[in-house]
Amino acid sequence: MMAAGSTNSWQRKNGFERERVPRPFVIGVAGGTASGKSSVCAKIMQQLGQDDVDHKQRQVVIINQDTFYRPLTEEENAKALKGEFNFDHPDAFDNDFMVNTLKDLVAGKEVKLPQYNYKTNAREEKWHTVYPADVVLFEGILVFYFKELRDMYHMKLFVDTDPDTRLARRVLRDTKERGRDIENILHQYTTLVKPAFEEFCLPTKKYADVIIPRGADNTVAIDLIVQHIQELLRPSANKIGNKRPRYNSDSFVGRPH
Ligand SMILES: Nc1ncnc2c1ncn2[C@@H]1O[C@H](COP(=O)(O)OP(=O)(O)O)[C@@H](O)[C@H]1O
Ligand SMILES: O=c1ccn([C@@H]2O[C@H](COP(=O)(O)O)[C@@H](O)[C@H]2O)c(=O)[nH]1
Repeated sequence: MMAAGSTNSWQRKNGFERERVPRPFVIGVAGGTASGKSSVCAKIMQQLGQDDVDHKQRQVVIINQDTFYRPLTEEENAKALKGEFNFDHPDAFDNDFMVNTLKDLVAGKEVKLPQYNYKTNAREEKWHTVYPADVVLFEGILVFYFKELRDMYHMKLFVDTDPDTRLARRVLRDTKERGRDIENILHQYTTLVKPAFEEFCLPTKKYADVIIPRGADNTVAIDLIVQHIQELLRPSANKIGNKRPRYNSDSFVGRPH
C-alpha cells in the first residue's frame, strides 16, 4: 500500500508529481487602469471570509503594484504634476524592490511596505508590516510584464474591462480620490496611459489563466475563482491518493496562525 502523499511510478510518469499546493499560493491580477483589479481582489478576499480578520492573522493579503513606484527626481516630479510623467511604463517601477518583496513573501517572511500617495506621486514615510499569508494577491497594470514576477505566480487573472468604461471610472476616481483635474487626467490618459496600455499591458493578457470580463461585476467568474482557491487550500486536497473533499462554501481552510 502506498503512503498518503507519496507518488508511484505511474503517477510520476503521468505528471502527478506535485504533492503539495504551494504556500503561499500567489495570484497575479493584471489589467488596465481602473479595470477593477482592486475591486476583484477585495471581493476574493471578502468571499474567503478574510475581511473582518485582523491584518496580523489574515490568510489572504493583497499587494498593490503601485506600492513599488520608484522615487522621482525633482525634474520628473515637475513633469508628474503636469500629467507628463509616464507612470504606465515599466521603468517607472523599482523592480528590485518588487521582486525581492514577492520573493520574501513566497519564503514566508514578513515584509515592510510603504503606502503610495497619488497626490504627491511618492511613497509615504511611514511603512507598515505585511505578515506571511496562505494566499498572496499581487495586483497592478504591469504585474505580468516582468518575467521574474510572472514565474512566481501560481494563478494569473486578467481583468478585462472596456476602455471607455475604464476611462470614465478613472476620471471619477482621480478627481475624487487622487486630487487631479479633468484636463490633467485626459492629457495624461491620451498621451501616456492609453499608448502604454497598448504597448505594455494588453500584450501580457496572453499569460492569463483566467480572463475576467467586466471586473468585479462578474460574480460568476469570481465565485469560480474563490471555489478553486478554497479547494486548493483544503489540507486533504494536498495529498495524492486522497479523494477530493466535498466543497463547503462556508469556510476558508488555510494554515492556522
Ligand atoms: N463594477 C463597477 N461599477 C462601478 N464602479 C466600479 C466598478 N468596479 C470598480 N469601480 C470603480 O472604478 C474605480 C477603479 O476600480 P478599481 O477596482 O480601483 O480598479 P483598478 O484597481 O483596476 O484601478 C474605483 O473608483 C471603483 O470604485
Ligand atoms: O503617481 C501616480 C502613480 C500612478 N498613476 C496612475 O495610476 C495607474 C495605476 O493604478 P490603477 O489603480 O491600476 O489605475 C497608472 O495608470 C498610472 O497612470 C498616476 O497617475 N500617478
